[in-house]
Order: sequence, then structure tokens, then C-alpha cells
Amino acid sequence: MPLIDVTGLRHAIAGRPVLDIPHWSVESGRHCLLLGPSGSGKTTLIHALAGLKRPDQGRILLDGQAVWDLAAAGRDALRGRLIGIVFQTLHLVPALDVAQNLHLARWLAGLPRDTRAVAGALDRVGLGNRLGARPEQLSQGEKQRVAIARAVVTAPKLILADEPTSALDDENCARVLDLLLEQAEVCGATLLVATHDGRTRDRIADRLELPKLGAPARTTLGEGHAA
Ligand SMILES: Nc1ncnc2c1ncn2[C@@H]1O[C@H](COP(=O)(O)OP(=O)(O)OP(=O)(O)O)[C@@H](O)[C@H]1O
Repeated sequence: MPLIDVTGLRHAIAGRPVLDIPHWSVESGRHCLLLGPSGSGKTTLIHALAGLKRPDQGRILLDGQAVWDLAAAGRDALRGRLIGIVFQTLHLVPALDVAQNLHLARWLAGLPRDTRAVAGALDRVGLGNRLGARPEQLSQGEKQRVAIARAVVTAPKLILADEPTSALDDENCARVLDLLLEQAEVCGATLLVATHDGRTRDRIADRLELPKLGAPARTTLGEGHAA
């Protein structure tokens, strides 16, 4: 059973078609690039997958569960159980320190408090010595690493990363992709990276390409995919 299975997904914003995905699926454990120019609907699709924005038409199954058949509380529970998100604008809570941001993510996911899990996730992104820092005391790159640690502290099956590299120089772009791929490996998770950044293309073979203006999306599978 695929981890993501999307059929007949269509969405328009302000009367303008944004998404048209006849069919797209991602097997558990594989990674996928969500490619498309700015404004092609990548963030809209990530929010639809995560149960945050209802699409106009179509069906999204995550781990066999139809996301939009669930009421809001059910979608929150599914998101907590399955998904870690690195948002484009990070969305760290400024009033909480780094460790508390991760504790909050676990609490929202309905998981028990686990100081070791939080310290371990921060250690793996190289921030094991910044647990008590507030987001405002961190560099942009450090904030992004906190956002990655927060996405994986719930041991998700699916990591959604929205434009994680577009603002970074080549060295940091490679580092962030390495980090996301490493964390996906640790969790045994599928990684979906939304990007218009060409530098990511040779790192993940499978892709869903969103063209401009809501034309139908194209799927490409890399080597090693058992169709
Ligand atoms: N609240 C809104 N009101 C009107 N148009 C919107 C709104 N939100 C998004 N859009 C439009 O919907 C389209 C898809 O937006 P979306 O953010 O999903 O694209 P994207 O591919 O993630 O872009 P980027 O790479 O620039 O983040 C864009 O053309 C955008 O201008």
C-alpha cells in the first residue's frame, strides 16, 4: 500500500486553477521531489496532504486513510501520528525555547513528554548545546535545523519539507538535504521536498512536477522503483 495516494486532485484559488493531479502515489520509504516554479501550487499541495487546506476535488489517502473524510480532530490526530512538517516560514514559537518547541510538537501529536527524544533530535542536527536558546537568539540556519528537529521528534512516517533550500548557498543547500535525508533514514520515513531549486534534482530521483497555471502534473519515478 502506498504511503501517499492521490487521485483526481484539483484546486483553484480565486477562480484560477492551481492544482490538477490526475494520479500520484509514493511508496513507503521512497523519497520524492515536488518540483514546480514559484506559484505552481507546491505549498497548497503540502497543506492539502497535511490536512490543513481542503482541496476542491479529489481524494488523498495517507497510509490508506482518506484525509479529507476525517473531521478536524481526526485530521489533527492523523497529522500527529504520521507527518512532520518543515514549513517554508519555519513557524517556530518565539516565546518558547528550542527544547520547548520540540516538546510542544510532541504534545500536539498526542505523544508523551520525552526529554531524551527531544535532546536526541536536537543533537542529531548539531544543536544539542542550544536547548535553552530562544529562536531569536539563533541564526537563520540554526532556526531551520530546529525546524527539522521538530519535524522528526515525533518519529513521523512522512516528512514534508517546503522549500528548505531556496534561500541557502550551495554548501548549506547540500548540508540541509543531507540532514533531511539522514533524519528520514533515522525515522524510516518518506521525505517529500517541495522546491523550485534545481540544485536538489540529482539528490532524489522520484518526482512530481507541477507546471504553471494548473496544467496536469507529471510523475517521474527513478531507478529501483518496483512499479
Ligand atoms: N490566499 C491567497 N489568495 C490568492 N491567491 C493565493 C493565495 N494563496 C496562494 N495563492 C496563489 O495560489 C498559487 C499557488 O500558491 P502556492 O503558495 O501553493 O505556490 P508555490 O508553488 O508553493 O509557490 P512558492 O514556490 O513561491 O512558495 C499562487 O499563484 C499564489 O499566488
